[in-house]
Amino acid sequence: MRFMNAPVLASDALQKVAAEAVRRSHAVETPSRRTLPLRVGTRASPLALVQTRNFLTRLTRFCPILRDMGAFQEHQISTEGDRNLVQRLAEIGGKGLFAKEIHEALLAGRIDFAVHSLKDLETNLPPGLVLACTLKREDARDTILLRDRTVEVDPARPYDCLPEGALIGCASVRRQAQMLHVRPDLKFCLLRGNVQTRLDKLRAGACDATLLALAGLRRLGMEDRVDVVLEPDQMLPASGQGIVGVTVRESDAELRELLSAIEDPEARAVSTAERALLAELDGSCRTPIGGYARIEKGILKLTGMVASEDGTFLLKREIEGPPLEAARMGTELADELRRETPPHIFAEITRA
Ligand SMILES: NCc1[nH]cc(CCC(=O)O)c1CC(=O)O
Repeated sequence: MRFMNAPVLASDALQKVAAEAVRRSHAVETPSRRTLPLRVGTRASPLALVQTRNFLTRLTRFCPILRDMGAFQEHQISTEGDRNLVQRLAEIGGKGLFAKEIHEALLAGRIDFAVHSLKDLETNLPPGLVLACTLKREDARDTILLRDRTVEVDPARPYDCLPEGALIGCASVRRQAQMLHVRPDLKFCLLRGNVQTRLDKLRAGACDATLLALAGLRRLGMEDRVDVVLEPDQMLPASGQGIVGVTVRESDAELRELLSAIEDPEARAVSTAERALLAELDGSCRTPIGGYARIEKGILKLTGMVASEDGTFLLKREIEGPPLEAARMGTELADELRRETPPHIFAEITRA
């Protein structure tokens, strides 16, 4: 792709980047001449914008000349997931909704790459797109934010701080199921919108507490709003939570090369395991499913969870092995969870 009035230097800059990328890895694709700016697609929420800018910073640290040239153009894209704040994601069609318009822009060549929260990115990407890069994971844990911040919290029994019958504002069936499993008395109402909107609603009394990912709050500089951080054994995170991923066209060898040079291998391994698990169980977010992997002393440990929405059924299993076998482990663990889950649970949760 070349435009008449695009800067001539531009293609040279990218060639340098790609050459560096090639040196660091072992791929041998010769970079084609192309023009800048590189157009990066992102959602327009404050969190998405912070993540996108952090990513561009990471990229320009790898290749400073890109920054000097003003090599990026940000394209903010509004998605169905941003517009429809009334219904639960599960009801309006799941994860794909945060990315459909962005995928279309990428496939049509209106943007060159796109930055996503991996948690919101469906496991089956449209043909022609690939996940080219996974960035270092921010904290994967979930948190509780209370309306009444004066109550005592015992970290070992984090749910005890909620009063009998408390109303939890929460749009995630995964979080709801895990809380109900421990505290069947809790009530749930829908609380959607971006982080700031949810916090405003909480303060206004729409509910007694809400749950949010620590990663997002930290990136937004709002970590001090957190009352309780939940350990993964108290609230298993969602697949990909805390990881930012970058999609590109499969055919764009040059950008894929560049992006793979800056990816975090550990984030790649854990997200591969978590996403393989999710893909095998159910790609939508209609099902309460959790998946969380970490690498300890070179061994990848993956925990998976399936539950019923009301929390009466909740099953967790673990698998461990070499990080190179992340995908196989995800699939295997999913098969095990499925085998041990009463069929009516899946029948229930896959009904439209
Ligand atoms: N579904 C919205 C969403 N997508 C990613 C994050 C948080 C950041 C992350 O997980 O990387 C959030 C908000 C939340 O769940 O609190």
